[in-house]
Amino acid sequence: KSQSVTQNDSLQVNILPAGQQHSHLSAGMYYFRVGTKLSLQQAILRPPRPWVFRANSSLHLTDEDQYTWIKMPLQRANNAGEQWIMTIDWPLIRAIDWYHVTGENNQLQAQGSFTNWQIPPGAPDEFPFAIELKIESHATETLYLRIQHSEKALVPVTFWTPETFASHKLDRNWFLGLFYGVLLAMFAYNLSLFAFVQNRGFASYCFYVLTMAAYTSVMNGSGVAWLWSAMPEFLDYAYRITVPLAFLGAVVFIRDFLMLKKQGAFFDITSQLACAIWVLFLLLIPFVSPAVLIPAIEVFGFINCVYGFTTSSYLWWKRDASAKYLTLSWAILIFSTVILIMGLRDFIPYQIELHYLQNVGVTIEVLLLSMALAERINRERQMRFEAQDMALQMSKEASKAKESEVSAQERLLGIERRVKEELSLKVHEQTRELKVAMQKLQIMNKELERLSLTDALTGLANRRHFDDRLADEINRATRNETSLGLLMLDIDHFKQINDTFGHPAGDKVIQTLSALIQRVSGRASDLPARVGGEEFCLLVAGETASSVAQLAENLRQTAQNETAVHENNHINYTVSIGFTCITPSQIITASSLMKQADDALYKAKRGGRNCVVNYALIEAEN
Ligand SMILES: Nc1nc2c(ncn2[C@@H]2O[C@H](COP(=O)(O)OP(=O)(O)OP(=O)(O)O)[C@@H](O)[C@H]2O)c(=O)[nH]1
Repeated sequence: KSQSVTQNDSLQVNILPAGQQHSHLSAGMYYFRVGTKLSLQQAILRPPRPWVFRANSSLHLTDEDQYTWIKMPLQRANNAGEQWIMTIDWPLIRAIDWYHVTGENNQLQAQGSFTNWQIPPGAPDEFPFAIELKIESHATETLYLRIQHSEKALVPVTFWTPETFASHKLDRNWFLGLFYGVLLAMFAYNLSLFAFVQNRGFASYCFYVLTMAAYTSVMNGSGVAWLWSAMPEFLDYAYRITVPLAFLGAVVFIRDFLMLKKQGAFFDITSQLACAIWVLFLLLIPFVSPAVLIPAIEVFGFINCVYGFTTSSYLWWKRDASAKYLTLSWAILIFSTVILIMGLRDFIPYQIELHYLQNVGVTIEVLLLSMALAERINRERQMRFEAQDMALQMSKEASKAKESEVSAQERLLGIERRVKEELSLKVHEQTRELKVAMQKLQIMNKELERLSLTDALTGLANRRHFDDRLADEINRATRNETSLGLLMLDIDHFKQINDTFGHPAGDKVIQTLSALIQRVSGRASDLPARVGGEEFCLLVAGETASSVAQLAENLRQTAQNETAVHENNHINYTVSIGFTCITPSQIITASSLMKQADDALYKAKRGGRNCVVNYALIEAEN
């Protein structure tokens, strides 16, 4: 905007133009600072410090002096109206006393004051601070302001005609209504999401939105206008409270939203440190003067912005989708805030719209972040679904594998069972076969034993068997003290029989004699045996010597009277018999007993055959 500056005693005069929506100071203002509360006259005539000229619409008050006097020479353009409304668009001013003076004598035209943020009843606006001016003449008139600031004061000045101011108020109220409507909607929406989803991100978002709402309502004046004009104690500290709070909200939200806890120790610790520092600033408010605390807050706020922005950009670079949204939304907010500060600090021409730019930045940020949060939750949910799907798939495959394993096991068990059955069947069969074989073997063994003990031709006991039994019988007779008789028989001239009738006929004679011995002896206890070719023995237990002699004689006579029949040949034969008997008291070996019988037989042969000889006779002879 190019506005002319009128020279009047080298005084810089601001022209109030015609036909404009609103205007700012075209020339600038004069000011001085002072520790004591001077009156208007004192300020006009003898200022303790010289007036300093500042060629700008906005004055930035930074030092500790309690009062600042401002002088604004004003002149109405030719076709401009008389009625004007001047606004100072900065709510952090505790009190303003204003004086409208005209003419050479500094005649007081009008005056008013705002004390302790209170908006007087007749003021043209409920927002701080609007002053109604009536510029009657076209000569230079002067507006004096005595300002008592609180924490951080700027004096951005704007002039309005009554009509433009009315529409500005309407626009502003719409804008702020919309702004807080969006904030409230986002707050309520995310709070309900937090209630349902229980995700921390939503809660920290809500906290952040609340702190942003508090900060903006302090800075745009709506707080004073609508909420806390009755709380001057709070307004004394509003900037120092809401700025660290808003940064704390931002850091808490970033920490949760970007999950800095999981992004490594550096991010975890630095974000926690940032939170701690902001809490520390809040705790220091009662103890540290604003002249020290506010610059510290602003420096750390700048560091925090750089930190948050680089962290977010870095994570975006590392392909974190949430970080992308955060970086963009923070970029918008930081950009709008930087523009506002530049306007207030004179780097760019001051415009009242700059105030709203920051609110627009906040709105976009809040909307973007809410979307990002929803997107992140959705992304996480999708990931959870995918993970669940995968888990389901895996559990299906696992159960399939389990099933096949079970069926394989069952098959294996079946095979094992069959094998076992077959095996036990085979074992059973083999056992049975074995038993049969064993039985056969036993039978065979018995037969073999019998055969080994029996003479094949006659069926009588053979020599071996007879020898075994003879020893036993001697022992028994000795033990039982019974008598035992032994007969020895031999066919007479058997060679001749063989020679005459043939060998088989000889065999027949042997068989016939065998049968005869069995028949005649006839007692189970007797043991007949074939002990040589044509030689037989007969053991008789428990008989007297005379009974044995009688038996021998019976045998001899029967043989003599009998014939053996072979192929129509009736063969006569005789036997010689020697016998011996032992009494119970006698102790004798088997061989001696046999010898005795043999000796007796020998004697019978020698005595002419077909006779019986008792060994006792031989003994008696000796
Ligand atoms: N047929 C037949 N002959 C046999 C058997 N064992 C032995 N001999 C025969 O029996 C005869 C026995 O003859 P010797 O011992 O000499 O006596 P002997 O002719 O009987 O005359 P003495 O005994 O003196 O009366 C031999 O010729 C043998 O060959 C046999 O099992 N069967």
